[in-house]
Amino acid sequence: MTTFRIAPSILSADFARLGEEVRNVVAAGADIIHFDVMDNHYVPNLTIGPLVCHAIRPHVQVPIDVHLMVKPVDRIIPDFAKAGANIITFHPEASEHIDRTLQLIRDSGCKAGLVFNPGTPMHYLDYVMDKIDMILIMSVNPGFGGQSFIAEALKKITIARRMIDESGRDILLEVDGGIKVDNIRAAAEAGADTFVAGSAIFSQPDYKEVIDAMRAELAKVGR
Ligand SMILES: O=C(CO)[C@@H](O)[C@H](O)COP(=O)(O)O
Ligand SMILES: [Fe+2]
Repeated sequence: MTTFRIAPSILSADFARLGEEVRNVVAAGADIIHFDVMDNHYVPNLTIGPLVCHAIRPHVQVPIDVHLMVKPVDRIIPDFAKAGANIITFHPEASEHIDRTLQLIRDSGCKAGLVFNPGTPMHYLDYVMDKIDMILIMSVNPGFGGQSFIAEALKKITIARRMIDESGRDILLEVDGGIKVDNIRAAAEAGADTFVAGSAIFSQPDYKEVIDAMRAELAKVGR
């Protein structure tokens, strides 16, 4: 059976109480902390960087999954590795040299992944599968939390699942954007195993209730 992982995006957490928020969401059952980095250049929003990653690191034992929405990509990678990131993903169109960026992430001791926007073709994966630890399919356009799930992303998840299975490698397939209790099962049936959810979790008073409800949906998945 597939191991499913829930990765709350702290973009929707209360930044004034971030340490407490990450502790609470892990206590509620989160498997991974999803950390959205936006630069007001690659995407039209500005969020958090390595200093904040370093600040939350002692508060949680689970992996920190850094989603870089920045351009250029390379110069910030060592800083995130030093700050305690475990997984670093980036958007291929934001890197001049995708293979080099993947290698840089791995050389810094982190797992590496590529992120695909709703309009980004999947062929960027063709010659780098051997350096990929995660594929992240965006089901919204990047830049903001709280947007609606774009159903077309399900097709891409299916394609990515096929590519992973054919590679025979251990690669996580994450979906990010608009994931809720009522659509997480469809994403899982399409092939995703790791689910980012920001507003669905942090907008509710009881994080455990939402995560439990998501797991109950995932338990119905037949793979
Ligand atoms: O990377 C992004 C947005 O660019 C995401 O990680 C969002 O933060 C997810 O938030 P919800 O769509 O779940 O509210
Ligand atoms: Fe994200």
